[in-house]
Amino acid sequence: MHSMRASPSPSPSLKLPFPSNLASISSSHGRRSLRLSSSTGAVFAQMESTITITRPDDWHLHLRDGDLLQSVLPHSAKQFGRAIVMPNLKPPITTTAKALAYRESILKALPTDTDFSPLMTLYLTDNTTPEEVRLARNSGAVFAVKLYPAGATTNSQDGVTDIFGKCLPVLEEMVKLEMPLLVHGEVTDPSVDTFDREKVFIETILTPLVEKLPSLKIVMEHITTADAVNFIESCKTGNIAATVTPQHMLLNRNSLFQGGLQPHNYCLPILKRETHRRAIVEAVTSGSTKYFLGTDSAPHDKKRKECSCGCAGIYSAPLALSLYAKVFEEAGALDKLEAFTSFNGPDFYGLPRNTSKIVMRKSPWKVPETYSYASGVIVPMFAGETVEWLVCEE
Ligand SMILES: NC(=O)N[C@@H](CC(=O)O)C(=O)O
Ligand SMILES: [Zn+2]
Ligand SMILES: [Zn+2]
Repeated sequence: MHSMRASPSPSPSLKLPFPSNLASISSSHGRRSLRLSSSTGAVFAQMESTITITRPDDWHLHLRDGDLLQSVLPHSAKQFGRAIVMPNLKPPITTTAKALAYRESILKALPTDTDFSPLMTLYLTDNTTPEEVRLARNSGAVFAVKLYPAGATTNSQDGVTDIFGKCLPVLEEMVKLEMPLLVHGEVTDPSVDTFDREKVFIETILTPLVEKLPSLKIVMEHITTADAVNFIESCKTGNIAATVTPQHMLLNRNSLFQGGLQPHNYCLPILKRETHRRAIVEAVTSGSTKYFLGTDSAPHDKKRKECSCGCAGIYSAPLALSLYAKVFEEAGALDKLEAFTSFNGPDFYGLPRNTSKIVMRKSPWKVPETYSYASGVIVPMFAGETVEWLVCEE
């Protein structure tokens, strides 16, 4: 097995600075320790600079296949209990049989010391049948159907061209099966400005879809705009939720051009302006149960990112949890982190929450410049930069 080697290796520092926004809280012994009670009633301890939370799941992950799968999988499997595995392989995972075969290849590539579970998805096309979706549900291994508007993103060319014209029977079946539809929410009309594609999708596809099928479970994946937040908030029925990536909470569109073109910050939907980033952070750290962790970690070989027509996708799996902790810490909302990482997702999907825990410590470490795999290298998000939180007991 090719496991992914970091180069240079992370260098945990011995310094353990205390989170600045919590510095005013100290016990009668003058030691910085506190117990925080999350909004759902679960209690976790924060002693010195550590956080113990229920093991998180990743509700939007690209594991790829072949060499890349072998190398990226351990990063997710070490930290997360489960992941919703995206089906946009080449060729895409359009049938239950393909999903089961893909699941087997993931299980084969898993390190022996984890009980990580891949939750499979079906790639919706114009030709997907209700029978196929029933088969998927009955398999017990497929947990959602993914809508890629044809041409919207990486490997979406076989996606849906006309959801209302072609997919209604399938969607009606999904309502009956309580099978969630996961949505890449961007229109593909080339006349629509790239930065407006999510907003226009909400207006022209998502809103009419919810009107037509009000009880369909929908996850709007990787939301990027205040418009998406407003849409999610406006849905009062509990069957519409959203995943949020670290990049859309930490970066705005300036990061695409800082000091020159930055291909490793290029993902879809594209980063938006600061006002949108703030709206997302505010919604997610408010404690609403409608948002949950979905890294959209999307590895591409360095050569395919740094070229004249680079791929969209940011590789964040090794550091995503550190980044989410940073966002919640900076918002003064560390007590709400656990619900976002570990409760809201399984609750939405109707799955049990994980029972094991992970421990994160304030222990700055340097993100490797690259991770190597059998056929090349991958440049992670924030390559070469220092992040503060370290997942230390996995
Ligand atoms: N997010 C991305 O920029 N890329 C994803 C596809 C996707 O999730 O849209 C990928 O598969 O590379
Ligand atoms: Zn997408
Ligand atoms: Zn994705």
